[in-house]
Parts: sequence; C-alpha cells; structure tokens
Amino acid sequence: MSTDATPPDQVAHVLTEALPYIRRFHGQTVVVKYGGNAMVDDELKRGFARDVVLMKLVGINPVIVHGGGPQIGELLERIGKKSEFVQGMRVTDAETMDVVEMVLGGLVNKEIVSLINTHGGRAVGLSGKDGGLIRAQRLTLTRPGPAEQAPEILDIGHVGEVTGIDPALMALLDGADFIPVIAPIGVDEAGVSYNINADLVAGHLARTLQAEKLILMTNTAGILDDDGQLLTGLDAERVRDLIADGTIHGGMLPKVDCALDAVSHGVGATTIIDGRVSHALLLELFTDSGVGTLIHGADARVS
Ligand SMILES: Nc1ncnc2c1ncn2[C@@H]1O[C@H](COP(=O)(O)OP(=O)(O)O)[C@@H](O)[C@H]1O
Ligand SMILES: CC(=O)N[C@@H](CCC(=O)OP(=O)(O)O)C(=O)O
Repeated sequence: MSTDATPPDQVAHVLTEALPYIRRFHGQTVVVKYGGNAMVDDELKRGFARDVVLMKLVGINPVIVHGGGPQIGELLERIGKKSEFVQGMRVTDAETMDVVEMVLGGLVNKEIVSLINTHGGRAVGLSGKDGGLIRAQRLTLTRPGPAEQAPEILDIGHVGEVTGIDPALMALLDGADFIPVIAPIGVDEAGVSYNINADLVAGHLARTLQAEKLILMTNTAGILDDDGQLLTGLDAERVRDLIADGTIHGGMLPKVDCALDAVSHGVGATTIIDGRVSHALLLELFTDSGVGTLIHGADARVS
C-alpha cells in the first residue's frame, strides 16, 4: 500500500509503464558502473542499493563495478600524499597502490555490499584479483615528443589496462542469485596488482558478458553540449565529433571510449546517467523517458 499521497491511478500508470521494460530486461545482464562522485550522500546510496535489489528481484542480472576516485584522494590526503593525474589516470606508486587496494577493495566495496545486503539482496564483493577475474597489464601512456622525435613514454606506475576477463565466476554467482560487486583492480601473470579506471573495467565486463545494457552513473546529467544542454541520444559518429571539437573531455573521455567499444561489440546500449538523482537507475531502466545520455550502435534499439 502506498503511504504517501500519490493517487492510485498514477501508481498504476507507473507500474504498467514499467512492465514492457521488465519483460525486455528479464534474464538479461545489466552492468552498472557506480562512480565515486555519485556516492555522495547516504540517502542516495540507500536508494541505489534498493534499485539494485529491485532489478534482481524482477529477474535482471545486475553486475556492479564501482569507482572511488574521490575516496582514494581523501585517504591519500590524510596521509599527506598528493594525488596526481596524467591524462585522467591517477599516478600510482607502490604506496598509492596500497591505498587504492584498501579503499577500493576494502572500504568502498564492502560498503556497497553491505548496503545491498541490508536492503534484501545477496551481494558478493570482489576485486579483479578474485578468481583471476580481471587480467591486466601496465598501461603505457605517451606524450608527443619535440618535432620529429619519438613520443615520450610516461611512467604512471601501477596503472593497468584490462587484457582479459574470465566470466566463469560471474556465471557461478549469477546462477546462485548473488549480485557481484567488483572493485577495479587487476592482476598480471606475475601477481602484480594494477589500479584500473573503473569505466574501462565496466566497459570490458559488459562486452565480455554481452550485457543488454551498460549504465555509467556519474555526477552530471549526462553528456552536455557547449551550452550545457543535455544530449539525450548519440551515435558513434556524433560522439567522435564531440570529442574532436573538445565538447567531451576529461573524465567523460574514458566513459565515451568504453561506451563506443561496448556498443560496437554486442552490448545493446550504454547510458550515462546522473547518480545524484534519487533512484536514477529505476528511472533509466523502467520508464519511457529514461534519464541521461544514451549511446547506441548503428543498429541498436533506441530505448
Ligand atoms: N561534454 C561533457 N558533458 C558532461 N560532463 C563532461 C563533459 N566533458 C567533460 N565532462 C566532465 O566529466 C566529468 C565526469 O567524469 P568523472 O569526474 O571522471 O566522473 P566519475 O567519478 O563518475 O567517473 C564531469 O563531472 C565533467 O566535469
Ligand atoms: C587509474 C585510475 O585513475 N584509477 C582510478 C580508479 C577509481 C575510479 O575509476 O573511480 P571513479 O570512477 O570514481 O573515478 C583512481 O585511482 O581514481
């Protein structure tokens, strides 16, 4: 029974609007990237956990990849270490890598697991090291050198790129109705750990699992144009134009990169949504209007 003043016909309308979406996503995998900037207040975090539990209960298979950039920055600051970024990636020396493991694999991961579990779900927290889930190698970044000289190779330490994802553990968890919550840490064959941008992990995972949808939750309404207006639907060509003219930059670049990669490799669609909006996940998945920016492939369904 509804406890607020919402008229019954509106409640009925919302539920019937959701029905075709529930049918469409039933049995499908949806990868959700929960960005550190979207984890801003306790009420929003509880709303996120409830949305994930609801997804699971209506037969969707949610897989959560979380970030935690601001949370890593906070702990580094507390121990008197400065955060430095090169091309959007955190320079990660051995000490920083320890902090990344503590914050992502420990604090943030377990907080999300605990929230989902207290709202009726069965979440399991993992980093990419568990079960060899995320294989990685050192990411090489370059900067153009002086005229006619080779590009300069930049050393940013333990920053990784995904070389492979082993879906076996995901299948096992899905089969037993658990919700995986994944910290973006990878490991190479020698057992060396890498700090990986969470958007890139989410994109790879969506591709490996052939997800129906990849949802990136961040701290803007979606992709905005130069006048600050929300762009609701973009195809690959338009995204490339927006990158070329500088409208898309900074932290939005890895998101659109992984979105384009995902939709060109079998993922139904990617949406970039505002994690600061209460129940943004439900609005995105189960309403006609959706929220945020949808990036679709050439032959994708636009919904
Ligand atoms: N065209 C754009 N539209 C919206 N945000 C953009 C755009 N280009 C760059 N950005 C920046 O990207 C940021 C989101 O990336 P980021 O800070 O890395 O978020 P997260 O922590 O969620 O991964 C926005 O807050 C904004 O500053
Ligand atoms: C290499 C690199 O930069 N890794 C990120 C990993 C966390 C992340 O991606 O968190 P958000 O999604 O909240 O930004 C970092 O250290 O901040």
